[in-house]
Amino acid sequence: MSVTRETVLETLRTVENPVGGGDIVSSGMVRALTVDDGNVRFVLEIDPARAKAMEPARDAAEAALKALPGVAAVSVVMTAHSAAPDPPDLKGAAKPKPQGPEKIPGVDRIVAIASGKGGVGKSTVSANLATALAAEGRRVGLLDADVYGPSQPRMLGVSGRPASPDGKTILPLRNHGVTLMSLGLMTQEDEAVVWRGPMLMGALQQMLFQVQWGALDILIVDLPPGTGDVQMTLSQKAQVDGAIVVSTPQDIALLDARKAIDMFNKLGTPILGLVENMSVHVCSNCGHREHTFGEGGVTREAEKLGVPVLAEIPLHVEIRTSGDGGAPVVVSSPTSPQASAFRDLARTLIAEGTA
Ligand SMILES: Nc1ncnc2c1ncn2[C@@H]1O[C@H](COP(=O)(O)OP(=O)(O)OP(=O)(O)O)[C@@H](O)[C@H]1O
Repeated sequence: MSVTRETVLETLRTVENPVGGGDIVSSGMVRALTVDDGNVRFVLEIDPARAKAMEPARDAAEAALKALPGVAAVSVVMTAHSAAPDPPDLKGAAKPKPQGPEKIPGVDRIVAIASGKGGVGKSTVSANLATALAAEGRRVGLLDADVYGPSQPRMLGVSGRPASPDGKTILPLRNHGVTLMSLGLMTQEDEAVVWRGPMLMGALQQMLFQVQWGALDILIVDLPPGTGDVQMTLSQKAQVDGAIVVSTPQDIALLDARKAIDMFNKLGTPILGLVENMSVHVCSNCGHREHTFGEGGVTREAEKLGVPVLAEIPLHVEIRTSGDGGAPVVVSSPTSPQASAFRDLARTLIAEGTA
């Protein structure tokens, strides 16, 4: 039996907050917790000045969770909840300027893909949207900023470390017509990714401004799930033209999606709309369609929030297998109905002038 979210929270409540007293859950530091089949992931949101003092708490949380029956793996990411210091620059790189959001030279627009919780298919939507836009002739970049488990290299079938011939700029990789850069390409394969706040913010900034994106019509940013630091840093550093929030029809996912929408409203980032993923299950044998998680929930919620539903993506095994195999369904099976859902999304965004 895998561990439950309640047990995880209960265990985390036994870990003291060494900098403010109380425990780490009641002090509100535990964010974006996902418990999925024994895999526990969360963010510890900390004051960067206290990072060192927080390390024992992080280690204690990790150890306590690992000792629980039904826990397969634990991943804790510490992020800063206030502005991060300058990044550890590549040698000779220009110091980032302290002013507000900037445009990335050569990049026409930036669209962020977000979700309130993990596992709703944000990376799948990002990869398929990127390849679908490329198929429509758009010049597309994809920045994988998912700190928990960067998945775009696998989804787009890209491996190897990006080169930096001049030590100042990073050359991105390219496949299926998409220019890709990912935090996952900066780390060794299978290396546990434990980003510290300042390091993470530095890496994100480098990826935005030191990668040679070339001339792009659109840069899609695949954000980590939840409403944390990466989202804020992105909006503070770069001019984000719009955000798409991915949600599944389950109520809980919707509640989380609402939080993501609130966050973008606060950051002043326009919400382009919601994408409902896994909206209807399509049987791969007989094509029978079933609304496993109920029907109409996302549409109703979107109406209440005053944002459009941009696409309804079916739950189909080929969407998963193709993503795992390094060629998103838009590339591997471009004329299938499951690819059409993504291609229609791409065409909608182009028609609206947002992609
Ligand atoms: N429409 C779909 N049909 C079938 N499988 C899907 C669909 N969307 C996503 N999946 C599968 O669900 C799993 C989670 O998707 P994905 O990694 O895209 O989610 P995510 O929201 O980016 O997760 P996280 O941010 O937590 O990494 C993957 O195995 C993916 O292949």
